[in-house]
Amino acid sequence: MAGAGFESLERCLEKHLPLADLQEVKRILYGKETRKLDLPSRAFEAASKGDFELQGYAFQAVAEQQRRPRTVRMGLVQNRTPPPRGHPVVKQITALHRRIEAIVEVAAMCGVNIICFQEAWTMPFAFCTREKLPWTEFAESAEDGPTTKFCQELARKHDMVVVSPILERDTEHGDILWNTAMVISNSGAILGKTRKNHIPRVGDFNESTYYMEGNLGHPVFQTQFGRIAVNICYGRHHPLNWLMYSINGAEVIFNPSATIGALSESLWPIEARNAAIANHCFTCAINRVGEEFFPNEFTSGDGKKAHRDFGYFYGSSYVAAPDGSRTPGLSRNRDGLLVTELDLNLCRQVNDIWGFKGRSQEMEFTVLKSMNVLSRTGKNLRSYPMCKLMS
Ligand SMILES: NC(=O)NCCC(=O)O
Repeated sequence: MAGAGFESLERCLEKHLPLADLQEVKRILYGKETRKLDLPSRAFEAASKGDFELQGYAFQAVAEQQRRPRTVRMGLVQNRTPPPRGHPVVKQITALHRRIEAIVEVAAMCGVNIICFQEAWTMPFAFCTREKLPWTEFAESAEDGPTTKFCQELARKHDMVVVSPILERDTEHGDILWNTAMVISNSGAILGKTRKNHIPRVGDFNESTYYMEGNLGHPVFQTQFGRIAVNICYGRHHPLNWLMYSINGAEVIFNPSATIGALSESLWPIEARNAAIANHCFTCAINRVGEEFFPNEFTSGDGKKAHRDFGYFYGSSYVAAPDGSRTPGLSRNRDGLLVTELDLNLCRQVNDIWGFKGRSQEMEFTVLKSMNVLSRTGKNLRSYPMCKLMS
């Protein structure tokens, strides 16, 4: 399995294919070509100085007569997590705050309106170890922990909506842990939170040892720049999860993740892209980068030798559009910022062409009725979270 030596699928294709073949391959694998964004040179300079990659693309929609274009810019951030050995928890969190602060500065130069970080971005992905301390000490209050305060500052300073996935400690309710994404308005106010609702029990992703399945349904957040939802990592394997966010009104669904090459890299380009097509929305897939080593050896329960590393987090963050087009991925081996410009009008335009969403809703109605979840009048008997729109 390739590690850092294999930079990206795109670089490989570009290096080895003749131009005419490359164009056909890209047409099939990436759909309608996205336009390269003309980002400011000082943004590229700052990215180069900060040693992270910067790429920008725009998706097009057709001009309508009755609606103005609803053009917004998204920022996706992927990054390495510094090696945990020996450093106190607070020092590690602070180091990540500084790293993200620098990347968000560049996002602001690029006119980003909504930015999303990777899953559990303030910590190493230590769930493979099955050890509790010090890892559970990375959990914070979602409402007034230091990371949320830090993100509120960023949001205010840059007039940017911030989606911040963290390990949450719910001190109000029994001190339990959740895998949560905070959604912070560009005013700095907290819009709300969403919790990971499917938890992996696969390979070294021993996450059910730490936190519970989310209990907040499929909330959608009305921001100044469109309606957004967050489907955290493993949730991307569940088509009904994307569907619920979309039926609840999401125009953009973020998928902050932490996943490794041996497990999921062949699924990665398909799943978020398919979800964008099936649900007539934009999807933003974000993965962390690099290797993480832990102080104590652990086994993977597969008869193989104990080891201290998780595997290779392959980055490759990308955005997919409802018409099936997608951006190239960020690299597999560097921190990066992907800036995309979307016209949200494309969601309805594609819905009108293909019409999957009406079918899905009809289908859901039929399924719920057959499960005796709906009454004969269509009233939902289990108060299924159909339309929870937060503002
Ligand atoms: N973080 C997480 O849910 N990872 C599970 C592996 C995967 O979904 O690819």
